[in-house]
Amino acid sequence: YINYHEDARVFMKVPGMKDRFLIGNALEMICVHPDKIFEWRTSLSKRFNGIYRFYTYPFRYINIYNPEDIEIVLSSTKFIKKSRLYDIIKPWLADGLLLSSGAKWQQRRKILTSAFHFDILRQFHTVIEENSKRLTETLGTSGEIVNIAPIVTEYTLNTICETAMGTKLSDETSAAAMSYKNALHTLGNLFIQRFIKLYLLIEFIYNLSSLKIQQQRTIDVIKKFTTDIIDKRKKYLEQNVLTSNPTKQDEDDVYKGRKKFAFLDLLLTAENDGKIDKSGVQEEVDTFMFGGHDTTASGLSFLFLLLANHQDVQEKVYKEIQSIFGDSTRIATTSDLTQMKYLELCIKESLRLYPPIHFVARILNDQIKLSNYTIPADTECLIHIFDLHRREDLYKNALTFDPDRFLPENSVGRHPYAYIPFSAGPRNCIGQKYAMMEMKSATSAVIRRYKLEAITKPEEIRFSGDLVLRSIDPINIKIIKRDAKNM
Ligand code: HEM
Repeated sequence: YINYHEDARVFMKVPGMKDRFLIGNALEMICVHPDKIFEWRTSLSKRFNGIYRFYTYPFRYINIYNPEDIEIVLSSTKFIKKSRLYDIIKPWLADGLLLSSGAKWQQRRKILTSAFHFDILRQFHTVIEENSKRLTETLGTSGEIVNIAPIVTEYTLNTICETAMGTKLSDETSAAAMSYKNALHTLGNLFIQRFIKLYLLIEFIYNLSSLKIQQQRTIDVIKKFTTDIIDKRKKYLEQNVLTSNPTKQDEDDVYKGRKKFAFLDLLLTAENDGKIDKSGVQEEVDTFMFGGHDTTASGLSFLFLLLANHQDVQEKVYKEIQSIFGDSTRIATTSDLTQMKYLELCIKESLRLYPPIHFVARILNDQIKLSNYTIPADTECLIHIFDLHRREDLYKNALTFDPDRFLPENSVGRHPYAYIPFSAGPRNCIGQKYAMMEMKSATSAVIRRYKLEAITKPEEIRFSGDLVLRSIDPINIKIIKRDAKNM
């Protein structure tokens, strides 16, 4: 029945690995070492052509990495429900914007979209620039070899706390921030283990495992940090009166002079107005704290790796920055950032080769045709952004870092779903403009003051199969101070 009922027979027509009676492809997956899971998965994409199936009773997975099929799934308002694979992170992110669906998702998306309005981003800009300057001051001493990933993670975490959450991390909170970052990595590893050992996807088996206890302890650490941030801001606002039309501003407020509510204040006003409850605020803060810092940290780590390994490109970025600032040591304005066109091409190309969210997944709640195959309802659909972005038929010399690919004249005729680092359609990334601003600000601040030299080579990178694209090993870069006047 498992292998031969109607849905299974239809599904088996999609190309895929040889099936084993009852267990499908589970054995292949279970045998992979956690450090090799990413490599193993991408090797499957090379074996097939844009679509393949994976079957482990009771779960059916369709894997796609061609723009035509991806457009069908992502552009539809029918397939906005997230895959059951994400249930693994439900105890952490609960029903926040990333995981929720239906009316709840729609209502929250509407409320939270205004938290990333252009006016808000403009007001965040100075805070982001100040953090970028601090990043350059703490990067290291000239000639030092640094592992860039933890440094940029600290930067993006500070930035999201200070902008969206209105809380500056102090010396006393930095230990908690460190535990938070470590806990996120532990959670990522637990996610991989549960993903590989497919029997652990069955809730009651997982509940009996030691991983469950470890997961709960890790989530407790994460939530302690985010709860403290909410409480701190709540207390501040209670003392400084939160109204739905803020005109009077407090001098101590990190949002000095702001006219619109930023993320956490918006949620707390919604709570005051009875539009969201306490647990709703918590799940959104957990979601945005994670989505708002881990992704951009991954993006920046790989961008710095590429710039260090491509001196010609780095030099062009530096020249562009110099043409904007000359000898001035002033911080960048929003209009300066807009002028950094070549840097923008570099960021785009880096997000193509190293998309921080390397896959997204949906549940197909209706039968659908993909690449001329019928996919039965109730199939999990995995969209592999990493594999899509490295297709040779979409990007000539796909593994070469070439920012000019994104020049308007070189982008003519490219399928709109061939490049989706921020996903696309109704459930695209709500923070993409914020992310681009932050990445531009950090990179321009660093390149303005330092020359980066390659230690780690891109071909040495071993990726972890976590939710966010990470390197298993350090990404080492040598930093050399440029002219002292830019410091
Ligand atoms: C380079 C940085 C970033 C990348 C590559 C990225 C990528 C993505 C992708 C691919 C999705 C779709 C996920 C899915 O369908 O499962 C997504 C959704 C989301 N992102 Fe981002 N993101 C970035 C930065 C940010 C930032 C800075 C924030 C918040 C400040 C953010 C908040 C979110 C949220 C809340 C969602 C869920 C949206 C929804 O389902 O309505 N992201 N992001």
